Amino acid sequence: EDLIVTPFAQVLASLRRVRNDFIVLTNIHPPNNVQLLTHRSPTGHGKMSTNSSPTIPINAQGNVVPGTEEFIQRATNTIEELDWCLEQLDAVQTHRSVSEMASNKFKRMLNKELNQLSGMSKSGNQVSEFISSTYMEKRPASPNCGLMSKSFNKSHLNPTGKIMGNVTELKYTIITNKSGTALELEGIDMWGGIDLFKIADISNNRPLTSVMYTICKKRDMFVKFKLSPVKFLTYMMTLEDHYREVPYHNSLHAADVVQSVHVLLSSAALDSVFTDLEILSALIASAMHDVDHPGLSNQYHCSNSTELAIMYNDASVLENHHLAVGFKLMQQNHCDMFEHFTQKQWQSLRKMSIDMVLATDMSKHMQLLANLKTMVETKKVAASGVLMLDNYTDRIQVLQNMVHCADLSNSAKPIELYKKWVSVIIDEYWMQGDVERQAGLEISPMCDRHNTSIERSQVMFIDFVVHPLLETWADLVNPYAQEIINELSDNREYYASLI
Ligand SMILES: Nc1ncnc2c1ncn2[C@@H]1O[C@@H]2COP(=O)(O)O[C@H]2[C@H]1O
Ligand SMILES: [Zn+2]
Repeated sequence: EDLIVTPFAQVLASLRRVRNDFIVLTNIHPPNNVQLLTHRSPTGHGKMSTNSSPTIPINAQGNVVPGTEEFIQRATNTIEELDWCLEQLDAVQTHRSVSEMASNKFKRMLNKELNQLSGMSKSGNQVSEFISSTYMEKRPASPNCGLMSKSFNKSHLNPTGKIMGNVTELKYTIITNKSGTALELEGIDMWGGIDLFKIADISNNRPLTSVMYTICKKRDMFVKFKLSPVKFLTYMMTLEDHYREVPYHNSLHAADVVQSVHVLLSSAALDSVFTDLEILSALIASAMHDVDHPGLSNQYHCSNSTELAIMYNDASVLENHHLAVGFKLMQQNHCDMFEHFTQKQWQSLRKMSIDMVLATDMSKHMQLLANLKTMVETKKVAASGVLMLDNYTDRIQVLQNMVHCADLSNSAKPIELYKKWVSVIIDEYWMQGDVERQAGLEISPMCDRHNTSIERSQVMFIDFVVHPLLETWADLVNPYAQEIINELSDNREYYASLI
Protein backbone atom coordinates (compact mmCIF):
# COMPACT_ATOMS: atom_id res chain seq x y z
CA GLU A 1 0.00 0.00 0.00
CA ASP A 2 1.16 3.51 -0.69
CA LEU A 3 2.70 5.34 2.22
CA ILE A 4 1.47 8.89 2.44
CA VAL A 5 4.00 11.21 4.02
CA THR A 6 3.12 14.82 3.30
CA PRO A 7 1.01 16.48 5.99
CA PHE A 8 -1.76 17.89 3.81
CA ALA A 9 -2.27 14.58 2.02
CA GLN A 10 -2.30 12.77 5.37
CA VAL A 11 -5.06 15.01 6.68
CA LEU A 12 -7.09 14.47 3.52
CA ALA A 13 -6.65 10.69 3.61
CA SER A 14 -7.54 10.57 7.27
CA LEU A 15 -10.70 12.62 6.81
CA ARG A 16 -11.72 10.35 3.96
CA ARG A 17 -11.40 7.31 6.18
CA VAL A 18 -13.45 9.01 8.88
CA ARG A 19 -16.11 9.79 6.34
CA ASN A 20 -16.25 6.22 5.11
CA ASP A 21 -16.55 4.82 8.60
CA PHE A 22 -19.10 7.38 9.55
CA ILE A 23 -21.24 6.21 6.66
CA VAL A 24 -20.86 2.58 7.68
CA LEU A 25 -21.64 3.32 11.33
CA THR A 26 -24.61 5.55 10.77
CA ASN A 27 -25.93 4.20 7.49
CA ILE A 28 -26.30 7.72 6.18
CA HIS A 29 -26.41 7.56 2.41
CA PRO A 30 -24.31 10.08 0.57
CA PRO A 31 -25.95 11.85 -2.39
CA ASN A 32 -25.93 9.69 -5.55
CA ASN A 33 -23.21 11.62 -7.30
CA VAL A 34 -20.75 11.22 -4.43
CA GLN A 35 -18.79 7.99 -4.61
CA LEU A 36 -17.62 6.24 -1.49
CA LEU A 37 -14.00 7.29 -1.45
CA THR A 38 -11.48 4.52 -1.66
CA HIS A 39 -8.94 4.83 1.04
CA ARG A 40 -5.28 4.21 1.41
CA SER A 41 -3.77 3.41 4.76
CA PRO A 42 -0.81 5.74 5.02
CA THR A 43 0.53 6.58 8.35
CA GLY A 44 -0.14 3.95 10.93
CA HIS A 45 -2.42 6.17 12.96
CA GLY A 46 -6.03 4.97 13.20
CA LYS A 47 -5.67 1.42 11.95
CA MET A 48 -8.81 1.03 9.89
CA SER A 49 -10.36 -2.09 8.52
CA THR A 50 -12.02 -1.87 5.12
CA ASN A 51 -15.76 -1.57 5.28
CA SER A 52 -16.91 -4.37 3.01
CA SER A 53 -15.58 -7.40 4.87
CA PRO A 54 -18.08 -10.30 4.83
CA THR A 55 -17.56 -10.83 8.57
CA ILE A 56 -18.95 -7.42 9.55
CA PRO A 57 -22.05 -7.93 11.72
CA ILE A 58 -24.75 -5.91 9.98
CA ASN A 59 -28.38 -5.63 11.16
CA ALA A 60 -31.53 -5.61 9.09
CA GLN A 61 -31.18 -1.86 8.40
CA GLY A 62 -27.69 -2.38 7.05
CA ASN A 63 -25.95 -0.82 10.10
CA VAL A 64 -23.04 -2.30 12.00
CA VAL A 65 -24.60 -3.77 15.13
CA PRO A 66 -23.91 -1.48 18.09
CA GLY A 67 -21.94 -3.06 20.90
CA THR A 68 -20.21 -5.60 18.65
CA GLU A 69 -16.44 -5.69 18.43
CA GLU A 70 -16.59 -4.26 14.90
CA PHE A 71 -18.73 -1.35 16.06
CA ILE A 72 -16.42 -0.52 18.97
CA GLN A 73 -13.34 -0.81 16.76
CA ARG A 74 -14.76 1.55 14.17
CA ALA A 75 -15.98 4.03 16.72
CA THR A 76 -12.56 4.07 18.41
CA ASN A 77 -10.76 4.45 15.10
CA THR A 78 -13.05 7.25 14.05
CA ILE A 79 -12.31 9.19 17.21
CA GLU A 80 -8.58 8.53 16.80
CA GLU A 81 -8.63 9.78 13.22
CA LEU A 82 -10.57 12.88 14.14
CA ASP A 83 -8.23 13.64 17.03
CA TRP A 84 -5.24 13.24 14.75
CA CYS A 85 -6.69 15.57 12.12
CA LEU A 86 -7.52 18.14 14.76
CA GLU A 87 -4.02 17.92 16.18
CA GLN A 88 -2.55 18.46 12.71
CA LEU A 89 -4.82 21.37 12.00
CA ASP A 90 -4.02 22.84 15.40
CA ALA A 91 -0.33 22.67 14.57
CA VAL A 92 -0.79 24.50 11.28
CA GLN A 93 0.27 28.04 11.90
CA THR A 94 -1.68 30.23 9.59
CA HIS A 95 1.39 31.83 8.06
CA ARG A 96 2.85 28.48 7.04
CA SER A 97 1.72 27.13 3.71
CA VAL A 98 1.01 23.50 2.96
CA SER A 99 4.03 23.58 0.67
CA GLU A 100 6.29 24.92 3.41
CA MET A 101 5.13 22.28 5.89
CA ALA A 102 5.83 19.51 3.41
CA SER A 103 9.19 20.96 2.48
CA ASN A 104 10.24 21.27 6.14
CA LYS A 105 9.20 17.71 6.79
CA PHE A 106 11.28 16.50 3.84
CA LYS A 107 14.28 18.51 5.01
CA ARG A 108 14.01 16.99 8.49
CA MET A 109 13.80 13.49 7.00
CA LEU A 110 16.80 14.05 4.72
CA ASN A 111 18.83 15.70 7.48
CA LYS A 112 18.31 12.69 9.69
CA GLU A 113 19.59 10.32 7.01
CA LEU A 114 22.51 12.55 6.08
CA ASN A 115 23.58 12.89 9.71
CA GLN A 116 23.74 9.13 10.04
CA LEU A 117 25.71 8.89 6.86
CA SER A 118 28.23 11.60 7.56
CA GLY A 119 29.35 9.74 10.67
CA MET A 120 30.22 6.70 8.58
CA SER A 121 33.12 7.88 6.41
CA LYS A 122 35.08 10.94 5.35
CA SER A 123 33.81 10.91 1.77
CA GLY A 124 30.28 10.23 3.07
CA ASN A 125 30.64 13.32 5.19
CA GLN A 126 31.78 15.39 2.24
CA VAL A 127 28.95 14.30 -0.03
CA SER A 128 26.37 14.77 2.69
CA GLU A 129 27.68 18.30 3.23
CA PHE A 130 27.45 18.88 -0.51
CA ILE A 131 23.87 17.64 -0.64
CA SER A 132 22.67 19.63 2.33
CA SER A 133 24.39 22.83 1.24
CA THR A 134 23.29 22.55 -2.41
CA TYR A 135 19.78 21.19 -2.17
CA MET A 136 18.41 22.61 1.06
CA GLU A 137 18.53 26.39 0.71
CA LYS A 138 21.31 26.86 3.26
CA ARG A 139 23.00 30.23 3.21
CA PRO A 140 26.81 30.23 3.23
CA ALA A 141 27.97 30.18 6.84
CA SER A 142 30.52 32.97 6.69
CA PRO A 143 30.50 35.43 3.84
CA ASN A 144 33.97 36.17 2.63
CA CYS A 145 34.01 39.94 2.85
CA GLY A 146 37.54 40.31 1.53
CA LEU A 147 36.70 39.10 -1.93
CA MET A 148 34.38 41.57 -3.57
CA SER A 149 33.72 41.77 -7.26
CA LYS A 150 36.17 39.29 -8.61
CA SER A 151 35.83 37.54 -11.94
CA PHE A 152 33.01 38.41 -14.32
CA ASN A 153 34.88 41.03 -16.20
CA LYS A 154 34.00 39.07 -19.31
CA SER A 155 31.11 40.78 -21.03
CA HIS A 156 28.04 38.60 -20.70
CA LEU A 157 26.43 39.60 -23.89
CA ASN A 158 27.99 39.58 -27.26
CA PRO A 159 27.33 43.20 -28.22
CA THR A 160 27.71 42.76 -31.94
CA GLY A 161 25.17 39.97 -32.03
CA LYS A 162 27.57 38.15 -34.30
CA ILE A 163 26.97 34.46 -34.44
CA MET A 164 29.33 31.73 -35.39
CA GLY A 165 28.23 30.00 -38.54
CA ASN A 166 25.49 30.81 -40.93
CA VAL A 167 21.80 30.15 -40.44
CA THR A 168 21.04 29.04 -43.97
CA GLU A 169 24.04 26.79 -44.00
CA LEU A 170 22.97 25.27 -40.70
CA LYS A 171 19.43 24.75 -41.86
CA TYR A 172 20.38 22.94 -45.02
CA THR A 173 23.49 21.05 -44.08
CA ILE A 174 22.76 20.01 -40.56
CA ILE A 175 19.09 19.81 -40.00
CA THR A 176 17.45 18.84 -43.22
CA ASN A 177 20.27 16.64 -44.38
CA LYS A 178 19.09 13.05 -44.81
CA SER A 179 22.31 11.67 -43.41
CA GLY A 180 24.49 12.83 -40.56
CA THR A 181 22.68 14.67 -37.84
CA ALA A 182 19.22 13.94 -39.14
CA LEU A 183 19.89 10.22 -38.74
CA GLU A 184 21.49 10.73 -35.38
CA LEU A 185 18.39 12.57 -34.24
CA GLU A 186 16.03 9.76 -35.17
CA GLY A 187 15.73 8.55 -31.59
CA ILE A 188 14.84 12.02 -30.31
CA ASP A 189 11.42 10.91 -29.00
CA MET A 190 12.92 8.24 -26.77
CA TRP A 191 14.50 8.44 -23.32
CA GLY A 192 18.23 8.10 -23.93
CA GLY A 193 17.42 7.77 -27.63
CA ILE A 194 20.13 10.14 -28.87
CA ASP A 195 23.82 10.53 -28.16
CA LEU A 196 24.32 14.27 -27.81
CA PHE A 197 28.07 13.93 -27.63
CA LYS A 198 27.98 12.50 -31.18
CA ILE A 199 25.48 15.10 -32.33
CA ALA A 200 27.75 17.87 -31.05
CA ASP A 201 30.61 16.38 -33.11
CA ILE A 202 28.75 16.17 -36.38
CA SER A 203 26.70 19.36 -36.09
CA ASN A 204 29.69 21.65 -35.89
CA ASN A 205 29.06 21.92 -32.16
CA ARG A 206 25.42 22.89 -32.54
CA PRO A 207 23.66 20.29 -30.38
CA LEU A 208 21.23 22.78 -28.82
CA THR A 209 20.16 24.38 -32.10
CA SER A 210 19.80 21.00 -33.82
CA VAL A 211 17.75 19.48 -31.01
CA MET A 212 15.49 22.51 -30.48
CA TYR A 213 14.82 22.87 -34.19
CA THR A 214 14.03 19.19 -34.65
CA ILE A 215 11.70 19.07 -31.65
CA CYS A 216 9.87 22.29 -32.48
CA LYS A 217 9.39 21.11 -36.05
CA LYS A 218 8.08 17.72 -34.91
CA ARG A 219 5.70 19.47 -32.54
CA ASP A 220 4.55 21.73 -35.38
CA MET A 221 5.45 24.88 -33.45
CA PHE A 222 6.47 26.82 -36.56
CA VAL A 223 2.98 26.47 -37.97
CA LYS A 224 1.03 26.73 -34.71
CA PHE A 225 2.77 29.94 -33.68
CA LYS A 226 3.73 31.23 -37.13
CA LEU A 227 7.38 31.28 -36.07
CA SER A 228 9.91 32.37 -38.61
CA PRO A 229 12.40 29.49 -38.97
CA VAL A 230 15.20 31.93 -39.77
CA LYS A 231 14.56 34.02 -36.67
CA PHE A 232 14.18 30.87 -34.61
CA LEU A 233 17.51 29.54 -35.83
CA THR A 234 19.23 32.89 -35.45
CA TYR A 235 18.06 33.10 -31.85
CA MET A 236 18.97 29.51 -31.06
CA MET A 237 22.45 29.89 -32.53
CA THR A 238 22.96 33.15 -30.65
CA LEU A 239 21.79 31.50 -27.46
CA GLU A 240 24.05 28.53 -28.12
CA ASP A 241 27.00 30.88 -28.65
CA HIS A 242 26.39 32.34 -25.21
CA TYR A 243 26.85 29.01 -23.52
CA ARG A 244 30.48 28.94 -22.44
CA GLU A 245 32.99 26.25 -23.14
CA VAL A 246 32.97 24.90 -19.59
CA PRO A 247 33.09 21.13 -19.07
CA TYR A 248 29.45 20.52 -18.04
CA HIS A 249 27.27 23.63 -18.20
CA ASN A 250 27.67 24.08 -21.93
CA SER A 251 25.11 23.88 -24.72
CA LEU A 252 25.32 20.08 -24.76
CA HIS A 253 23.77 19.99 -21.30
CA ALA A 254 21.08 22.46 -22.40
CA ALA A 255 20.30 20.24 -25.41
CA ASP A 256 20.09 17.24 -23.08
CA VAL A 257 17.56 19.02 -20.86
CA VAL A 258 15.49 20.10 -23.89
CA GLN A 259 15.37 16.55 -25.24
CA SER A 260 14.55 15.07 -21.83
CA VAL A 261 11.70 17.56 -21.35
CA HIS A 262 10.42 16.68 -24.83
CA VAL A 263 10.24 13.01 -23.81
CA LEU A 264 8.71 13.69 -20.37
CA LEU A 265 6.05 15.89 -22.02
CA SER A 266 5.10 12.98 -24.27
CA SER A 267 4.01 10.79 -21.35
CA ALA A 268 0.52 9.37 -21.91
CA ALA A 269 -0.50 10.60 -18.44
CA LEU A 270 0.03 14.15 -19.71
CA ASP A 271 -1.70 13.66 -23.03
CA SER A 272 -3.42 16.95 -24.01
CA VAL A 273 -2.88 18.29 -20.49
CA PHE A 274 -0.65 21.19 -21.53
CA THR A 275 -1.40 23.86 -24.11
CA ASP A 276 0.94 24.48 -27.03
CA LEU A 277 2.08 27.70 -25.37
CA GLU A 278 2.94 25.84 -22.17
CA ILE A 279 4.90 23.26 -24.16
CA LEU A 280 6.75 25.93 -26.13
CA SER A 281 7.56 27.76 -22.88
CA ALA A 282 8.95 24.57 -21.32
CA LEU A 283 11.20 24.00 -24.35
CA ILE A 284 12.41 27.62 -24.44
CA ALA A 285 13.01 27.59 -20.67
CA SER A 286 15.05 24.40 -20.97
CA ALA A 287 17.07 25.83 -23.86
CA MET A 288 18.05 28.98 -21.94
CA HIS A 289 18.16 27.55 -18.42
CA ASP A 290 21.97 27.60 -17.97
CA VAL A 291 23.11 30.11 -20.59
CA ASP A 292 26.39 31.89 -19.80
CA HIS A 293 27.01 29.57 -16.84
CA PRO A 294 30.58 30.25 -15.71
CA GLY A 295 31.20 26.78 -14.27
CA LEU A 296 31.12 28.10 -10.70
CA SER A 297 28.20 27.41 -8.39
CA ASN A 298 25.71 29.76 -6.72
CA GLN A 299 27.39 29.02 -3.39
CA TYR A 300 30.70 30.16 -4.84
CA HIS A 301 29.18 33.43 -6.02
CA CYS A 302 27.45 34.16 -2.74
CA SER A 303 30.39 33.19 -0.54
CA ASN A 304 32.69 35.42 -2.53
CA SER A 305 30.29 38.28 -3.20
CA THR A 306 30.99 38.23 -6.90
CA GLU A 307 29.57 40.86 -9.20
CA LEU A 308 26.65 38.59 -10.06
CA ALA A 309 25.86 37.83 -6.42
CA ILE A 310 25.77 41.55 -5.70
CA MET A 311 23.62 42.17 -8.76
CA TYR A 312 21.01 39.59 -7.68
CA ASN A 313 21.25 39.98 -3.90
CA ASP A 314 22.40 36.37 -3.39
CA ALA A 315 18.99 35.08 -4.52
CA SER A 316 19.09 32.42 -7.26
CA VAL A 317 22.03 34.33 -8.67
CA LEU A 318 22.86 32.16 -11.68
CA GLU A 319 19.25 31.39 -12.58
CA ASN A 320 18.38 35.10 -12.64
CA HIS A 321 21.42 35.67 -14.82
CA HIS A 322 20.51 32.85 -17.26
CA LEU A 323 17.05 34.37 -17.68
CA ALA A 324 18.34 37.89 -18.11
CA VAL A 325 20.80 36.76 -20.79
CA GLY A 326 18.29 34.43 -22.50
CA PHE A 327 15.63 37.12 -22.81
CA LYS A 328 18.04 39.93 -23.58
CA LEU A 329 19.33 37.96 -26.57
CA MET A 330 15.79 37.77 -27.94
CA GLN A 331 15.91 41.53 -28.40
CA GLN A 332 18.91 41.30 -30.70
CA ASN A 333 18.72 41.73 -34.45
CA HIS A 334 16.79 38.93 -36.17
CA CYS A 335 16.30 37.05 -32.90
CA ASP A 336 12.78 38.33 -32.12
CA MET A 337 10.92 35.19 -33.14
CA PHE A 338 7.95 36.08 -30.91
CA GLU A 339 7.51 39.59 -32.36
CA HIS A 340 3.97 38.87 -33.59
CA PHE A 341 2.74 37.26 -30.36
CA THR A 342 -0.13 39.03 -28.67
CA GLN A 343 0.81 40.84 -25.48
CA LYS A 344 -1.00 38.13 -23.52
CA GLN A 345 0.83 35.27 -25.24
CA TRP A 346 4.19 36.95 -24.76
CA GLN A 347 3.59 37.73 -21.08
CA SER A 348 2.38 34.24 -20.45
CA LEU A 349 5.39 32.64 -22.19
CA ARG A 350 7.73 34.92 -20.29
CA LYS A 351 6.13 34.30 -16.90
CA MET A 352 6.13 30.53 -17.34
CA SER A 353 9.72 30.44 -18.61
CA ILE A 354 10.84 32.59 -15.68
CA ASP A 355 8.99 30.38 -13.19
CA MET A 356 10.57 27.25 -14.70
CA VAL A 357 14.15 28.53 -14.90
CA LEU A 358 14.07 29.96 -11.37
CA ALA A 359 12.94 26.53 -10.18
CA THR A 360 16.16 25.00 -11.52
CA ASP A 361 17.99 26.63 -8.59
CA MET A 362 19.05 23.51 -6.70
CA SER A 363 18.41 25.15 -3.34
CA LYS A 364 14.71 24.94 -4.24
CA HIS A 365 14.94 21.19 -4.72
CA MET A 366 13.34 20.11 -1.43
CA GLN A 367 10.48 22.53 -1.84
CA LEU A 368 9.78 21.36 -5.39
CA LEU A 369 9.98 17.73 -4.39
CA ALA A 370 7.67 18.27 -1.41
CA ASN A 371 5.12 20.05 -3.62
CA LEU A 372 5.28 17.27 -6.16
CA LYS A 373 4.84 14.65 -3.47
CA THR A 374 1.82 16.46 -2.06
CA MET A 375 0.39 16.63 -5.56
CA VAL A 376 0.96 12.90 -6.14
CA GLU A 377 -0.66 12.03 -2.83
CA THR A 378 -3.73 14.14 -3.55
CA LYS A 379 -3.76 13.77 -7.32
CA LYS A 380 -6.87 13.87 -9.43
CA VAL A 381 -6.93 11.68 -12.50
CA ALA A 382 -9.63 11.72 -15.19
CA ALA A 383 -11.36 8.49 -16.19
CA SER A 384 -9.02 8.33 -19.20
CA GLY A 385 -6.04 8.10 -16.82
CA VAL A 386 -4.87 11.60 -17.70
CA LEU A 387 -3.85 14.00 -14.92
CA MET A 388 -6.29 16.76 -14.03
CA LEU A 389 -4.54 20.08 -13.48
CA ASP A 390 -7.12 22.81 -13.30
CA ASN A 391 -5.23 25.85 -12.08
CA TYR A 392 -2.01 27.72 -12.84
CA THR A 393 -0.33 26.73 -9.58
CA ASP A 394 -0.74 23.02 -10.26
CA ARG A 395 0.17 23.30 -13.93
CA ILE A 396 3.34 25.32 -13.40
CA GLN A 397 4.30 23.07 -10.52
CA VAL A 398 4.27 20.06 -12.83
CA LEU A 399 6.19 21.97 -15.51
CA GLN A 400 8.79 23.19 -13.00
CA ASN A 401 9.27 19.68 -11.71
CA MET A 402 9.51 18.36 -15.25
CA VAL A 403 12.37 20.72 -16.14
CA HIS A 404 13.99 20.03 -12.77
CA CYS A 405 13.77 16.24 -13.39
CA ALA A 406 15.28 16.72 -16.85
CA ASP A 407 18.05 18.86 -15.34
CA LEU A 408 18.96 16.03 -12.95
CA SER A 409 18.30 13.19 -15.35
CA ASN A 410 21.79 12.31 -16.63
CA SER A 411 22.07 9.56 -14.03
CA ALA A 412 18.98 7.90 -15.50
CA LYS A 413 20.37 7.78 -19.04
CA PRO A 414 22.01 4.74 -20.66
CA ILE A 415 25.20 3.99 -18.72
CA GLU A 416 27.66 4.97 -21.47
CA LEU A 417 26.09 8.42 -21.66
CA TYR A 418 25.82 8.71 -17.89
CA LYS A 419 29.53 7.96 -17.51
CA LYS A 420 30.35 10.78 -19.92
CA TRP A 421 28.15 13.22 -17.97
CA VAL A 422 29.82 12.19 -14.71
CA SER A 423 33.23 12.74 -16.18
CA VAL A 424 32.40 16.31 -17.29
CA ILE A 425 30.54 17.35 -14.15
CA ILE A 426 33.42 16.16 -12.01
CA ASP A 427 35.83 18.11 -14.24
CA GLU A 428 33.80 21.23 -13.61
CA TYR A 429 33.53 20.68 -9.84
CA TRP A 430 37.28 20.13 -9.69
CA MET A 431 37.95 23.27 -11.71
CA GLN A 432 35.94 25.22 -9.14
CA GLY A 433 38.04 23.54 -6.42
CA ASP A 434 41.21 24.64 -8.21
CA VAL A 435 39.97 28.23 -8.39
CA GLU A 436 39.14 28.13 -4.68
CA ARG A 437 42.50 26.56 -3.75
CA GLN A 438 44.41 29.13 -5.75
CA ALA A 439 42.54 31.99 -4.11
CA GLY A 440 43.20 30.51 -0.68
CA LEU A 441 39.49 29.86 -0.10
CA GLU A 442 37.92 26.88 1.56
CA ILE A 443 37.36 24.24 -1.12
CA SER A 444 33.65 23.48 -1.63
CA PRO A 445 32.45 19.95 -0.91
CA MET A 446 33.00 17.58 -3.89
CA CYS A 447 35.29 20.10 -5.56
CA ASP A 448 38.64 18.88 -4.24
CA ARG A 449 40.34 16.75 -6.91
CA HIS A 450 42.65 15.30 -4.25
CA ASN A 451 39.86 14.20 -2.00
CA THR A 452 36.69 13.01 -3.79
CA SER A 453 35.25 9.56 -4.28
CA ILE A 454 33.44 9.81 -7.61
CA GLU A 455 31.71 6.46 -7.24
CA ARG A 456 30.46 7.09 -3.73
CA SER A 457 29.30 10.59 -4.64
CA GLN A 458 27.25 9.22 -7.55
CA VAL A 459 25.58 6.59 -5.39
CA MET A 460 24.69 9.21 -2.79
CA PHE A 461 23.58 11.72 -5.41
CA ILE A 462 21.20 9.10 -6.79
CA ASP A 463 20.00 7.89 -3.38
CA PHE A 464 19.36 11.26 -1.80
CA VAL A 465 18.59 13.58 -4.69
CA VAL A 466 17.74 11.98 -8.03
CA HIS A 467 15.89 8.83 -7.02
CA PRO A 468 13.44 10.51 -4.61
CA LEU A 469 12.61 13.06 -7.30
CA LEU A 470 12.32 10.75 -10.31
CA GLU A 471 10.41 8.18 -8.28
CA THR A 472 7.87 10.83 -7.30
CA TRP A 473 7.64 11.94 -10.93
CA ALA A 474 7.10 8.29 -11.93
CA ASP A 475 4.26 8.10 -9.36
CA LEU A 476 2.70 11.18 -10.91
CA VAL A 477 2.66 9.74 -14.43
CA ASN A 478 2.35 6.13 -13.31
CA PRO A 479 2.98 3.74 -15.06
CA TYR A 480 4.71 5.65 -17.84
CA ALA A 481 8.15 6.36 -16.36
CA GLN A 482 9.15 2.89 -15.21
CA GLU A 483 11.88 2.70 -17.84
CA ILE A 484 13.54 5.78 -16.34
CA ILE A 485 13.51 4.34 -12.82
CA ASN A 486 14.91 1.02 -14.05
CA GLU A 487 17.78 2.74 -15.83
CA LEU A 488 18.52 4.80 -12.72
CA SER A 489 18.59 1.70 -10.50
CA ASP A 490 20.93 -0.12 -12.90
CA ASN A 491 23.26 2.88 -12.96
CA ARG A 492 23.27 3.12 -9.18
CA GLU A 493 24.24 -0.55 -8.97
CA TYR A 494 27.03 0.05 -11.46
CA TYR A 495 28.64 2.77 -9.34
CA ALA A 496 27.91 0.94 -6.08
CA SER A 497 29.78 -2.08 -7.43
CA LEU A 498 32.89 0.07 -7.93
CA ILE A 499 33.09 1.31 -4.34
N1 LIG B 1 25.83 13.14 -12.16
C1 LIG B 1 25.88 14.18 -11.32
N2 LIG B 1 26.66 14.15 -10.22
C2 LIG B 1 26.70 15.19 -9.36
N3 LIG B 1 26.00 16.33 -9.53
C3 LIG B 1 25.21 16.41 -10.61
C4 LIG B 1 25.13 15.35 -11.56
N4 LIG B 1 24.26 15.73 -12.52
C5 LIG B 1 23.83 16.97 -12.19
N5 LIG B 1 24.40 17.38 -11.05
C6 LIG B 1 24.18 18.65 -10.34
O1 LIG B 1 22.81 18.92 -10.41
C7 LIG B 1 22.65 20.22 -10.91
C8 LIG B 1 21.42 20.45 -11.69
O2 LIG B 1 21.41 21.83 -12.06
P1 LIG B 1 22.62 22.41 -12.89
O3 LIG B 1 22.53 21.89 -14.26
O4 LIG B 1 22.72 23.87 -12.69
O5 LIG B 1 23.91 21.78 -12.14
C9 LIG B 1 23.84 20.41 -11.84
C10 LIG B 1 24.92 19.80 -11.02
O6 LIG B 1 25.37 20.70 -10.05
ZN1 LIG C 1 21.20 22.62 -15.80
